Amino acid sequence: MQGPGWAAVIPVKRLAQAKSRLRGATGPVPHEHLVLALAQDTVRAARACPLVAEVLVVTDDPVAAGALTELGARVVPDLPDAGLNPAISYAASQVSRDRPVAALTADLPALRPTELAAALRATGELAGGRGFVPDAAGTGTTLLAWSPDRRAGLEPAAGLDPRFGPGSAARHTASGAHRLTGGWPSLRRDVDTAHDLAEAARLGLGPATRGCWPPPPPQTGVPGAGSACGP
Ligand SMILES: Nc1nc2c(ncn2[C@@H]2O[C@H](COP(=O)(O)OP(=O)(O)OP(=O)(O)O)[C@@H](O)[C@H]2O)c(=O)[nH]1
Ligand SMILES: C=C(OP(=O)(O)O)C(=O)O
Repeated sequence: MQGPGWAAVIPVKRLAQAKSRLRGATGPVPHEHLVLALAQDTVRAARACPLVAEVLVVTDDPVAAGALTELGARVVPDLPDAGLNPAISYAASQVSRDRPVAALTADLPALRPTELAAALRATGELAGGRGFVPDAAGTGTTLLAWSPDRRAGLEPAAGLDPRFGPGSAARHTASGAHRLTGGWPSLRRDVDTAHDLAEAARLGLGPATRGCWPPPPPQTGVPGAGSACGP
């Protein structure tokens, strides 16, 4: 790794409240298990990316905190009820000043470390040092990355300046971030709905989500029976 490696910030909402549009998608598998699996595969891929030196998960969920710590993430507590962008900014403020920092959503179960590396490398080559990767639909954001320019003297949280949420691609563009247009299908494949999950499965799921999808047939009875899905 040349220079300081990247810090990857991954926000994880409380599992019971997260991914509401996916509720019921995996039949008898508990919703929280599926949401955790998506985050586990995202964290695992970020940890495996050769350009990433540390992964910070920002969450208030104790189960997610435990499971993602086991995968090598550093857990930062959420700011109570502050919402997504303040949570990301707070985690970024815990990163050492000379590190480039990237935020990625915790719903990328097909993520390939090589695609994440390519997007981070592309950000490092940008004049402004700030870029984002649009989600598969093109309107949201899966990755926002900022590589510090020593002359600017910005703190990581200010440099990153996250504007996630519905329609975030337009807000990131309006705030001066460069829209990165590499292929990177696994990095763009966020999962909000059952259809998105099927698309991610077509690309190849990480091991945790693979245990939850496709869901076991209802007649097998017990939730999650026969699968490795869950903490
Ligand atoms: N720490 C933290 N993470 C959040 C918060 N809100 C959203 N996230 C995470 O941000 C990422 C992108 O959020 P969305 O895709 O909108 O996910 P969501 O809000 O769980 O999903 P929906 O209920 O379907 O809208 C996911 O990884 C969420 O877990 C928050 O308030 N705090
Ligand atoms: C948080 C985001 O995801 P979604 O649009 O799925 O809420 C985003 O795209 O910035």
